[in-house]
Amino acid sequence: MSLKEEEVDNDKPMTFQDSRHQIDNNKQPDDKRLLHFGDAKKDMEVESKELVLSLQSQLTDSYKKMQEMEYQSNRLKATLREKDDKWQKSLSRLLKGTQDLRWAQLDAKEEILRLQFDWKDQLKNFGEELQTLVAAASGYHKVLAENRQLYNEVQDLKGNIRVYCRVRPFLTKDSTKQTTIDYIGENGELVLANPGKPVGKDSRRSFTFNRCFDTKSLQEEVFLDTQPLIRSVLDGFNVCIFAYGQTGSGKTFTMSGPTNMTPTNWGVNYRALNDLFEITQTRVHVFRYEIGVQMLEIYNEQVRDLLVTDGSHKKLEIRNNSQLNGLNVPDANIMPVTSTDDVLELMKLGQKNRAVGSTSLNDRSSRSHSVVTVHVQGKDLESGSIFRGSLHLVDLAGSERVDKSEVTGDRLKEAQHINKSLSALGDVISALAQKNGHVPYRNSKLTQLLQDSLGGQAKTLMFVHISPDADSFGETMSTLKFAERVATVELGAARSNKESGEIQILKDQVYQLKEVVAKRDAEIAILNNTIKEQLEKADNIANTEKVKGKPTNASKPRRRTSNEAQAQKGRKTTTENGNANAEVCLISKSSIYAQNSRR
Ligand SMILES: Nc1ncnc2c1ncn2[C@@H]1O[C@H](COP(=O)(O)OP(=O)(O)OP(=O)(O)O)[C@@H](O)[C@H]1O
Repeated sequence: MSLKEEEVDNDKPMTFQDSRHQIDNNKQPDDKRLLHFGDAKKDMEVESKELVLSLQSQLTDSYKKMQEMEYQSNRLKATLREKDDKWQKSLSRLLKGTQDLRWAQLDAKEEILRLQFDWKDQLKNFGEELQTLVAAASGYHKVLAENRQLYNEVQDLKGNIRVYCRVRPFLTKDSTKQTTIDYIGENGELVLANPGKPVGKDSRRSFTFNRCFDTKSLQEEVFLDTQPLIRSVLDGFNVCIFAYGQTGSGKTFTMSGPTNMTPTNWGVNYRALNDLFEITQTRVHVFRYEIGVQMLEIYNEQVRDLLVTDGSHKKLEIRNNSQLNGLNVPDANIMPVTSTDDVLELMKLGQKNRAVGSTSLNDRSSRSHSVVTVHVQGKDLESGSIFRGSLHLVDLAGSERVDKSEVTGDRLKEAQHINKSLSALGDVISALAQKNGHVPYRNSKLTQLLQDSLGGQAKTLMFVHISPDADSFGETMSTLKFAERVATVELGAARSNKESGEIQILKDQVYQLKEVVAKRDAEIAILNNTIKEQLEKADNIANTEKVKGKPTNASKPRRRTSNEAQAQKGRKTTTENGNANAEVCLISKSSIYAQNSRR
């Protein structure tokens, strides 16, 4: 190290080697050495002291540092210990939690097992109870069905008009509306709620009919309940099913089906005919049946044939059918049908004819009554007995009372006719319900047409249709009240139009004899006229001779010849049998069924 460097480093504490080095460097000749030895020694001592001091200071610093470090280390240890404690604690808590969880899991498992066991037990009991209930329910339904059958038999015996009520579901456009139907029971109970009076005496009104179909009832269900009635047509009974209710309440839906028809939503008309065809097939070896269909419309009090193919609008007359083989409207076409396809074709033709003169079919259907009549003639192949049954399927015009001030022109006329015919129906029902001697059938074409079904020995069923809509409450109430009145009407026990083979043969002979007699009567009438003319001629000649003064044979009182006497007698017979010609007419009409069937 250079001196300069040494000087620069003076501040640094001198090490032992530095001092040795200095000593070595300071080595001088002996005399000088001795001289300076003491100084050097002193210096060295100073240096040593300084060195010691410096070392001591370093030592003190180191010690301090060491203490500092020890302190830091202790603090670190303490923190670590603290953390360790905390960790230990959370670990033990975690362990405890896990342990608890495990216990809870075990408990839960045990509980689940116990519950499973209990459930199994309960399920078993429930199953057993359910089986008992199912058995009871099937018994209940059986009893219910038996009750209904018995009730129907009683009805048959009493001859009450049966009334089935059907509630139309809300249409999609008004599905959020409030309903007026509070309750529908299994035994035909229906409770109507008054939306204007939610509480109080008049808030509810209950009705009971033979059956009530709720909004979910299917076409098939509705038909099944009607089927036995319809089938009795094949045994020679007259059956009438009519659909009553305000416009849009579902009459056409029940009787025919919706517009987009498929076999699943076919109405009563199609199902009835289909069923009749099926049964005739199963009885083919025992009976021979002929089925014919008429389709009529009563519009503005005029009866129209809906099965015309030439577009004619002939006005038809309704007759008393006692001598017309069950034909109320003998001039209307009767189309023979043997299959459902035939029926579908006819219905299409009928609908097409019904739509004539109307802007929309639905308009027209609301404003006219349509009547599909199924005529069935059966022959018992063994005994030769003949049955004649007819089934009227009537879709009435909407029953709402139209306020006359609201409509004018054609609509007013239509409304008046609908009101007239429906109130005539109401009057007939009232007269029948009160067992009046006089029943005013002749007040409308509708009641005239249904006379046999309403007053004869027919089986009659009315489907009363209602809408659940709160806006229709008034109409619904009056419809149900009308239906309630209809249900009280007793028609007397239904009777089959069955004639034994012998009676039928005798009747045929009587018809033939009557025809012969009628022919003879006509011939005699002609003869009488001829004789009368000749007698008058002879009298004239005699008178002329008398005037001339010649006595003639003619002036003497003349004895009548046997021919003249016969002619006179013939004249009398014709007068006595005043209706003879009319009878000829009726008798020839009696074969119209056969003629039409052949057509
Ligand atoms: N039970 C039902 N289920 C489903 N839709 C129905 C039901 N009854 C009626 N409808 C529907 O309600 C609407 C009105 O029914 P429908 O035409 O049968 O009434 P209506 O009483 O015959 O009317 P109108 O007096 O005008 O002839 C139709 O769209 C029909 O499809």
